[in-house]
Amino acid sequence: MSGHRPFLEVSGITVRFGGLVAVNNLSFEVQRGSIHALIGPNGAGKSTTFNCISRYYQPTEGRIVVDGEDVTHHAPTRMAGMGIARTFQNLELFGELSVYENVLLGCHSHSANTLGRLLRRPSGEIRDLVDSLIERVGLMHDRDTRAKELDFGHQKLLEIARALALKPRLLLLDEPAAGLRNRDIENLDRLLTELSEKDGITVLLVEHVMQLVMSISDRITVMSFGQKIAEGTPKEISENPTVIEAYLGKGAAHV
Ligand SMILES: Nc1ncnc2c1ncn2[C@@H]1O[C@H](COP(=O)(O)OP(=O)(O)OP(=O)(O)O)[C@@H](O)[C@H]1O
Repeated sequence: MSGHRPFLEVSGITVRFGGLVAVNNLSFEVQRGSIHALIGPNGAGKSTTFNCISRYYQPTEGRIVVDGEDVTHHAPTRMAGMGIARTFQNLELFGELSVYENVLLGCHSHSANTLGRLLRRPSGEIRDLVDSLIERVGLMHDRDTRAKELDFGHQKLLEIARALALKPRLLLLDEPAAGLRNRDIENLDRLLTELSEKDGITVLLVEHVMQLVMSISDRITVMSFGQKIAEGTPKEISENPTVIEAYLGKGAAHV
């Protein structure tokens, strides 16, 4: 039975900021090992939902369950221990540190070492893990380059490598393709598909780049004005009149 249980269950969450209802009674489920995208026009409430799942925001109402465990009131620091890793819309890397050191720091939560010791004397096992992750995201030629010297696309791949250092079961990606060139988007497409299919990692992403969303997602949840307006496969979503109207209506309002 439990094998069929979704890995992530968001049930009726509402988030209010003063008088503004940013997320309104939102429910959706993410199946284990799948790639699930959360899309919608600007201001729809996607990042707010994401921040609730990674526990940076507290929903006013509703429940968030990860692998059967109610995490609605967990502190954000507990999420790493549960195998939940996230990346940020605005990158949070250590610019002065190398690619290698940035990924190494991602190992902190499951290494018994203090940060200082981890940087000075990582075990052979940890060094191998870090190198394998750098290889995985295709950054080996930049292993010793300082993060701030990488171009934006490579910095985003580095953030994913660092998130993978946590050995996550659920990877939350906030706009991973924003600002990337086509070639980088193709690399990201391949990497995320592999993480889901080969490693069984569950991926939830917020993304505006439809080329990526439509190519990699098993399911898509569409939000508009804080509410879920549609859910389905990429094909169903791209043909859904309510979704098309939400996007066009928004575009028209800006013309
Ligand atoms: N900390 C906050 N305090 C007050 N209002 C907020 C806060 N965070 C978000 N909001 C508001 O909540 C609404 C939803 O914002 P949110 O960032 O979740 O949307 P989004 O779908 O992620 O948009 P985008 O695609 O532009 O990132 C917006 O009206 C936003 O201004």
